[in-house]
Amino acid sequence: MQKTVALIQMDIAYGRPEANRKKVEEKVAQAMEQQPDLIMLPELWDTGYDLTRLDEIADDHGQTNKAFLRDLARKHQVAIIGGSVSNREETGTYNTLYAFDPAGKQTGEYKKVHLFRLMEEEKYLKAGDQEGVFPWGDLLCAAAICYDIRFPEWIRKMVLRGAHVLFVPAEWPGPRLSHWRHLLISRAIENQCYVVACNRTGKDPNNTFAGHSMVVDPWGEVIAEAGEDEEILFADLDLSLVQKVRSTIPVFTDRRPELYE
Ligand SMILES: O=C(O)CCC(=O)C(=O)O
Repeated sequence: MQKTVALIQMDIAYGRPEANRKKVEEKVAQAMEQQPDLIMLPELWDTGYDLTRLDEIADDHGQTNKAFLRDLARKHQVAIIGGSVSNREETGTYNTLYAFDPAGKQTGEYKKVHLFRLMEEEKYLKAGDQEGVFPWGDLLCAAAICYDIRFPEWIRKMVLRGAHVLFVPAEWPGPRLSHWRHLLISRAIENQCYVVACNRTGKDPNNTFAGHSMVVDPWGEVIAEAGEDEEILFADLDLSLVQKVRSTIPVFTDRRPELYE
């Protein structure tokens, strides 16, 4: 099975959800010129890291962003991994990914589990505690958000549910670009799955972001990689490769969970 994905690597207007929605609308229309099967956005594409103003600008129960993403999916008949958005609920504000199918039906939701202290996320956001495993047509996928990729045990747990593709929206800063690349390649090799990772680019008052959105195949080859600037990155996934790699080196058969779980 072949699928084409489009990753929208974009700069984000700091704390301006309306401006960002307008930009996403334009970028999605542009991406659709190449008719991908799925479009993906970066982490917190609505507000950026304007965390101190989340009380004002976070989306109440993700309602506005969910309706926006649903309408985009329906209009363009394309699956959407809605990066993540700030989502205010009774228990706190979460960094939440929503996934939609081409009919506009919500297929997935994942709240970032590991909050990143270096950017003071734990002061302003609440951590999720649920796995992010959801369908994409006949396939199962998993989601991890940015810092989550430093926790291989969490990702393995989700891949063991049967995921063949791991989606990673991020706002990964430039100074640790080399960690970003190595961690994504490692997650792909050890889990023998596709890793589709969409980072933002540009700057906010505190950070410069790395770009370098990447698609890594289950053998660990980087099949597409963006530069530092805004770009729509396309990649063709050959999903039969997951099973081929898993049969060649049967890591999932050879695991000894009785020794380490
Ligand atoms: O782990 C890192 O170095 C970056 C993580 C990050 O920026 C985030 O989770 O937002």
